[in-house]
Order: sequence, then C-alpha cells, then structure tokens
Amino acid sequence: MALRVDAVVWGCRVVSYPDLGARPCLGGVNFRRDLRRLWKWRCCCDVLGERDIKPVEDEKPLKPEADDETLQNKLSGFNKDLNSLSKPLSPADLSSFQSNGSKVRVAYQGVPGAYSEDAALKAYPKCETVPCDDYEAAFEAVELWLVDKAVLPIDNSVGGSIHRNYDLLLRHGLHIVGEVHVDVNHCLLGLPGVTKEELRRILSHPQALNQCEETLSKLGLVRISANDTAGAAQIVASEGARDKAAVASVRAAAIYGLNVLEERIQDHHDNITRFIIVAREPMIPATDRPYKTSIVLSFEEGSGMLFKALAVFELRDIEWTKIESRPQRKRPLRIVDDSNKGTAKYFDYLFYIDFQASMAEPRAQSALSHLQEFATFLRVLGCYPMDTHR
Ligand SMILES: O=C(O)C(=O)C[C@]1(C(=O)O)C=C[C@@H](O)C=C1
Repeated sequence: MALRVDAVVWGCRVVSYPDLGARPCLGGVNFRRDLRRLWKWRCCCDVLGERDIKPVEDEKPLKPEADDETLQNKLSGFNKDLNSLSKPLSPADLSSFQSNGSKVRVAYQGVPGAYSEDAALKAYPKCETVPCDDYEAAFEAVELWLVDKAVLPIDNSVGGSIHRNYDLLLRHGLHIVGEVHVDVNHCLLGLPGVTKEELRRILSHPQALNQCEETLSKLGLVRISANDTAGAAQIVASEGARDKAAVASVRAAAIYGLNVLEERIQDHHDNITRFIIVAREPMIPATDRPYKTSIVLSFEEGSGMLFKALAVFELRDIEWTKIESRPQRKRPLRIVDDSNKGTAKYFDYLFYIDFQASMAEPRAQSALSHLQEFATFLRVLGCYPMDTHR
C-alpha cells in the first residue's frame, strides 16, 4: 500500500494512495486545481488508496496557477520541507517510546487524574502526559510540535458524542492514529470526614455531571461545571468547603487527598468513553489486525444521499460503527426554490462516519472511490487499529 505525499499544509501531510485509479482529489475534483478550496477548509485531506509503498522523491511540487501570487508563495512553503518530515506512522509507533528512546509526549485536556490522562496512559503506558487547558490547546500542542500526540474524548456510552472534538478534527489538519476505550467509574468525592448529608454543591466536567444526572438529582445537589473531573477534585480540596463535592475518579481522589463517598454513581453501571489519538502524521494502513477508518463528507443534495452513502458500505459488507452529523456553520440554510411549491430551507450538514475496515483493503478503497462519485467533500480523518478491548 503506497502512501504519497502531495503537499504539506500547516505542517501536516496531504496524502493520497494513487494506485487505486482514484486521483488525489477533494470531492471528486482534481486535487491540484482544488487546492484553493483545500486552503479554505484549513485542513489537509487523505484520499483513497494505492497498493505499493514508494518514497515520494519523484513527486513534482504542486504548481499553482500563475495568476495567484499569494497562493504560489504559500505553496512553495508547503513543498520545500517534504523531505525533512518524519515518516508516516506504523503500528510499531504505538510504543510509548520514540525511536531515539525518549518518551512519547501525549497532550490531554485537564489536570493530572483526569480520565483523558487515563486514556493517554492506557494507550501509551510509559508516556509523558502533558495537561492542556482545553481540547483546542491539545490539538495545537501537536501542531506546534510541543507534543507527539493528543488524546481526546469523542464518544461516551451514556452521554453520547463530544461534538466539540468532531468540529476541531475538521478545523485542524491532524490524523487519527488510534482509539482507546476507558471504563469511566465516576465517584462522589468529598473532603475527609464529610458525610453525604452535608453536601449541597457538586463540581465536575459537564459530561460527567450529565452521566450522573439521576444520582445527583436524588441527592439534590446544585451542579457547578468545571474544566475537567480532576480539576473539580482539585478545587474541592483547595477550597476546603465541607458542602462541596466533586465527581471524579478514584485516582483523582488519591492525587488530591479526597474521600470516596460513593463509587459508580453514573446512571448506567457500564460507562465507557471512547478516546481518539491524533498525530501530525497519518498511520500507514495495514491488515495485520482489525482496523477502523474515520471519514467526514458532505453532499450537495438532501437526505437520499446519506442513504446512498451508507449503501456503499453495505454493498461491500463493511460495517459502519458510528455516524455523527454536524452543522455546516458557514452555510446554515440551504434554499431550494421550487416555484410551484414555495421555497424550502433546511440545514446543511457534514457527516462523520467510522467503519470497520482498513484503507489497505480493496473493499475499503473501492467504497471510498464510490463515495467520491457523489460526495462534494470527502476527507479521511484516519485509518487506525481498533481498540478491541473494553
Ligand atoms: O474531565 C475529565 O476527566 C475528562 O477526561 C473529560 C471527559 C469528557 O470530556 O467526556 C472524559 C471522560 C468522561 O466521559 C468525562 C469527562
């Protein structure tokens, strides 16, 4: 399977797999001609596959149209550093160490003891975890080469999708290179010696508060949102108010010296969060283990297109595991002018689809070629080993 680098945008590779017969392209249109659109999307795209891996030295740099001086300047910047970039990742890069022996640095949102840090340590047990104020800062830390990877919550079995991270995936040109499931055991944490009856206020990350809705309503506590669960535990410990508790993990209780008043307070005993790992370089697709591919796409026409898109997978016996839709904020309303029936207006969406196949498999490559025929925008967010454990 060949991975070809077509350009570098914001320090990230725009890659393609040209052997398939599918050209590197954006929404079915020639990629080179469409670089202007790519620039507007402020992202890079990986499109469709090729079979043998070749180095990219023989690739000519992109040629912008002569009349566009600004674009030309930008493009010359993109191409000159191609050879100095590190290689795309392989499954061996799932190790906690770099090839030079130093620890992999993984950014996460929150402070030590957050579930996101648990996710980073589950994926890379000996990594160096780097706390960030918010999700966007974690994305930026990777882009600015401050860290090697970032781990971000994307889906929870009780609360559903973490929409912010879907939006950030599109806005930033990083690649999904892994996923990890974390068993989230929310606990009620109070100051040492405090009983449940004394509690009036509860602090936590909004997702965690939602996941414990029923328990917190029964206890009649006033909810206060915090940046992350461990951050909430830190505040409770430092303020010393006896009526304040936090929803966080057992590990956070140990770090900040709080008491576990009750464990597993989430509304559903099984509470699993799926985290994704993002990196500057994509992972080379393989078939040595079960892989998942994540894509985002949009269509020019209405709802029938989504049906058609899903049929593309069904036809090839590919199971999709997740669909998420997000509004196209820049074009909120689509107006369909039918002079007999009046003007129809409806929201325009981007669809994120995860499916269980590797881009090294011909059936996945042909599914994406097929999608390209009618999608107006298509980007492969990543092809990565599935977390087959809980
Ligand atoms: O606050 C934390 O500890 C986090 O890691 C964030 C987060 C989330 O954003 O969903 C992660 C896992 C849990 O589902 C609750 C909160």
